[in-house]
Amino acid sequence: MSPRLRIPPALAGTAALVRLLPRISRTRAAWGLAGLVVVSLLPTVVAVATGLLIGAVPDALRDGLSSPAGRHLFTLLGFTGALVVLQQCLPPLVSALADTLGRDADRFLQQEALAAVGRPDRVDHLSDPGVLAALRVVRGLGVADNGRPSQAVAALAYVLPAWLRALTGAAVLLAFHWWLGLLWLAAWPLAVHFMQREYFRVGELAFGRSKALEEAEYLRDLAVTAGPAKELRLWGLLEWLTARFETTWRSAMEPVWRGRRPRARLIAATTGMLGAVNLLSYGLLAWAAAHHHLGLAAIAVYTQALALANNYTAFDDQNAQLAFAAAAVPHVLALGDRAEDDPQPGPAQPGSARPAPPPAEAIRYRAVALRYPGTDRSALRRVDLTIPVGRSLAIVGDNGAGKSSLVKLLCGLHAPTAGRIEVDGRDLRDIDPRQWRRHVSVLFQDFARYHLSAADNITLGAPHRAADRDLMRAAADSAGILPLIESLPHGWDTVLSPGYTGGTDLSGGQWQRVALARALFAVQAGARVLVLDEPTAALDIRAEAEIYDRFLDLTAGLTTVLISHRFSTVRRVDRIVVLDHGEVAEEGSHDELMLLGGTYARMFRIQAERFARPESPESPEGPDDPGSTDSLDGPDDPGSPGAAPVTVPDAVPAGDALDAEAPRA
Ligand SMILES: Nc1ncnc2c1ncn2[C@@H]1O[C@H](COP(=O)(O)OP(=O)(O)OP(=O)(O)O)[C@@H](O)[C@H]1O
Repeated sequence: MSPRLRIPPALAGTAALVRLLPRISRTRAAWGLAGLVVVSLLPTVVAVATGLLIGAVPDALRDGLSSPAGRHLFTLLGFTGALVVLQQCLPPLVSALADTLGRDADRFLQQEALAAVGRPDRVDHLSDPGVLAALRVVRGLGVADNGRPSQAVAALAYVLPAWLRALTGAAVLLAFHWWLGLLWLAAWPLAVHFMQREYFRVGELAFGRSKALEEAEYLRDLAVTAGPAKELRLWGLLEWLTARFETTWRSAMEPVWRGRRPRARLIAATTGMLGAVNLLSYGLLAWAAAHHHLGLAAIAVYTQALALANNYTAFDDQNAQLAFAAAAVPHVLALGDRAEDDPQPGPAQPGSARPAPPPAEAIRYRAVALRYPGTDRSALRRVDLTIPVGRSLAIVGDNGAGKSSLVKLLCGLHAPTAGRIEVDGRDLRDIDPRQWRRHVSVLFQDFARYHLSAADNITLGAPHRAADRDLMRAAADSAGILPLIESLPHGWDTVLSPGYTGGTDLSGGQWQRVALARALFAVQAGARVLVLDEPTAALDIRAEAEIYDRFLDLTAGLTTVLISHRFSTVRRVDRIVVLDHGEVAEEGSHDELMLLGGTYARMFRIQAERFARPESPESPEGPDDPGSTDSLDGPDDPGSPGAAPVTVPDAVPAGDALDAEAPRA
């Protein structure tokens, strides 16, 4: 095996950046490189030409300007003049090209990051600190010490010519004294190496601290974000926030600042070394001139070569910027590897995914356990559960019992850390997740609020059917949001964000209906498994009753998993599972669980009693309500737009009378 050239870590970022540029645009990178080389070499060529020009003056003056020596002088003069003009014009062009390439690099890395982070089927990598740190760089944190990759490209366009210029200057000095040339050829690269290593070290320190810096930035942004701005004013938190920002930022930056201190010593040592080499060089030049060992032209050339050799920038901001900003490039490029799903535990082999027909028989959890990455607590311990196809299952339990985790596993967003989920006897891990998800529609508890049009917000549930406007309207109608959308200023095209011209925000409950419509749109587009995680948590009691009243219609023929704290609805499903600390504590129909007299029966009765108390604020009917089955609809009711009269026979369950109702067949 041939040994590969090992790039020192300090230069790995710059090397990765240089390798990246042709991937972005071969043509621009080639022009940029050619421009840089010419810009770098020009000063040396000008120096030599100027030396020759000076050297040609005495002969031309002696023989006359029309003599061959005079014509030679004019030729040299024209040549040097042209070079000087080129020296003025080329650098701005090269730096404009570098700016464009830099912007391209930012965009390219953002696309790479987006693809890398979006590619894995699961979402575990989104809590990986390394992935998050690289993503923060891609987003270009304002308070971080790491620059954007575009800054590294701009710095490279400045630093690289300076390095090359100095190298050519040193190469010219070889002709004066070969060992002096070699000394220069070694001295500056050493200085650059040490300084780049130092900047890189501090850059890495800042990269590692970006989590803390992000916290500082989060605090800063709180003050200027609409949501928290209300509470900040109400509770007079601005002062507190400013002080907290200051402390967090300082504590995040302190190690970085401390890390910079050794730099002063390094700079002193390197400049000392370079000072000695300079002293020696100028001394030798003066001695050679004094003893007539050098002609006028040679003295002019070597003096300029020395000036160029000194141009070997190592200590300025551009060098620091290059190291800081380029240091992040390998991290971003490695996102793809880092974000890959971990090999899945258990018997299933990665890469063995097979097509997924819709489930036909049952979904089974077999001794399923889950521990989220980076935690040492099990969200699910050992869950055994069967969900027959075409039936409904409700999951109830205390906060943190593991209900949402159960459905996240069903969606393949995480893999069980032990046990397996089977679909018609096939391990879910063996099934192509993208195909499987076509069969599953979910309303998550923390559903997304897309700052897109109302139409997009609903059709994103099944983008391949986005053009089907009837389907979209039907989904909105089922979720009870159709009249509201049609009354928006731009109807379906209204952007659901007040930040856009003509856009609007919705109330929490209206947003929830939009999210429900999205889930129902996916169902109408063909999904056969419907998961509803607290689908009515933000709805008023009337809207909730309306949705639940239609629950059986909405879920007819589907395999439905419902997570809810509303027992009036939970009781309607075929089977109910009580989760407790990540384990199935009870399982059965409503009647069976009531007969059992355990946790479910206790929770059910507590809620029934609270609803039944006429003075209870949770009673939809209020203190004067005579019974539990009154109609809640009314002609002016904005909460139930266009819906049929809604009754809530189960919203006020009370004791044994409710137990007598038959569960859904
Ligand atoms: N992404 C995550 N990373 C780490 N721990 C998590 C994550 N999501 C949930 N947990 C933890 O897993 C446990 C179960 O959470 P889960 O959301 O499944 O509970 P839940 O029963 O749905 O609760 P709730 O009724 O409050 O919605 C909790 O202890 C929670 O802190």
